Amino acid sequence: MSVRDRYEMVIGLEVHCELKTASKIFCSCPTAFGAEPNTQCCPVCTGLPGALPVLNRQAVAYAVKAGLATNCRIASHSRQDRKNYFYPDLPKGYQISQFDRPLCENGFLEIETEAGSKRIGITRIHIEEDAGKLVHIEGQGTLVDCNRCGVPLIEIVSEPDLRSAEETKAYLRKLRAVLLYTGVSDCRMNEGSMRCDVNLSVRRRGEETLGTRTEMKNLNSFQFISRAIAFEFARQVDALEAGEPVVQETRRFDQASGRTLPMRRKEDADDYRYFPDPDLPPIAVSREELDALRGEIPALPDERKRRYVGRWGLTPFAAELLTLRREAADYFEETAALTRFPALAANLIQSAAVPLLGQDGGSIPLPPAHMAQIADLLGEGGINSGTARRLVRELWDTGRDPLETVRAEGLGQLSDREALTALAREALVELPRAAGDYRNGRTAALQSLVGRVMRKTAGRGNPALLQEIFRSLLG
Ligand SMILES: Nc1ncnc2c1ncn2[C@@H]1O[C@H](COP(=O)(O)OP(=O)(O)OP(=O)(O)O)[C@@H](O)[C@H]1O
Ligand SMILES: [Mg+2]
Ligand SMILES: [Mg+2]
Repeated sequence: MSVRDRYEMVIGLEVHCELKTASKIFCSCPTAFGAEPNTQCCPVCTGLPGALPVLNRQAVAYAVKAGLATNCRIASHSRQDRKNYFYPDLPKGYQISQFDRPLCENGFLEIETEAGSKRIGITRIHIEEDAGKLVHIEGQGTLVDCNRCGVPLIEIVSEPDLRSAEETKAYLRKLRAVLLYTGVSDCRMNEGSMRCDVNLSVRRRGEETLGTRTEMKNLNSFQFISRAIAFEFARQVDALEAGEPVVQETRRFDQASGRTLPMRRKEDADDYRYFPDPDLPPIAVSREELDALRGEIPALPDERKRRYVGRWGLTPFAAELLTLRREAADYFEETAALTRFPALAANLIQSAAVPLLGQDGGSIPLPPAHMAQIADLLGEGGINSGTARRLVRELWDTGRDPLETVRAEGLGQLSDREALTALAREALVELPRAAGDYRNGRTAALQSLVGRVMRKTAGRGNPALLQEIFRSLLG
């Protein structure tokens, strides 16, 4: 056991999501992404003296929906506060946010990893305005683009309940799915409409009290999140082991070196001199309004997940993956009604179809009836799983019939024991090292032997039968 294994990491996330309103939170400027710099701003969002904010009610409605979808309690009265700090992308000198009376509190999300399911607490969700953007131009200096000033955001703050990069990513995927289902945000990490700050501390395993956290700001891809967490965990453990304290501070992740570097000592809430914004009344949400918004929330991933496990025998993990994308889940439901092997169909959709959709999703062009046929062929042993995935890829948007394709192209699974045994004997002669390895107890060597016969059969061999044949030949 290495020194680092004696520590555990503790992670809490702050996630900022832009709400999908057409106009900004306190003025009527548009929120469209990618416009010419400084063409979507006015005296209100750039904070000119005398300009007065008026709250966009749609932002509240979206934030309430986000709160309901994450099991939060919604405050009937909440307040908007000024968070004062100086930064060149914040022309007002303060950000309108919510401090001690946020709109939503005390929620949770259920995540699913291969280790099982776990509840992650959501401390609060509050609304606030976004800041502008600084554009650094090599050799010329820094320019300010105010188009983003005043775009409505929710900040979703989790409890420090996460214990690994795996859990962190599962939580972010789940949060993104829930917000997409609910239709309140695009959640595009690459366009900055979903941004994640990772707070991380370490402590010796078994200890109760939390260590000192550092905050890594604006990690905008899953890959950076994993790398930043791994680096920061090791850095903090090494510091403690060397007898140095961890300092509470904001750090940034440097992609090139894979390191986290200090940005600034963490301000305390005191430093922001929060106080209620005198230009804005408290936000009231009536019971009727709450009920109406609740009625607009569709069946969420967890509800579907439970159905898939109960009705179609999927594992919770497989069901979780499928329900993360609404189009994939809808597609699965149509397919499941047409096949005798829904669990196989689920696996095919997840492993072969979803990756072909890419980042932004969209719908699967292969008709559900064809997906169902492929799953049936696979379940009955007519084709093997490699062929099944290949059919999904090759028939994708062609409209061709799977059964006929298998017949016409001779893709049927080879399950003739005698023929396969002959090929297996050849493989043993060709790969004496693998055969020796297997006999010496390295069972993984079986894979390369099976793989060799697969190549001989153009991918059509029956892998389970081949394993059995090799086992008996190598007895
Ligand atoms: N010891 C700790 N280790 C890891 N995470 C922690 C620890 N203490 C708090 N956290 C997490 O840090 C986050 C704190 O976010 P919060 O928005 O409340 O405050 P902040 O970061 O001080 O404020 P700001 O919004 O100005 O960045 C939460 O997600 C919380 O779970
Ligand atoms: Mg925060
Ligand atoms: Mg923070």
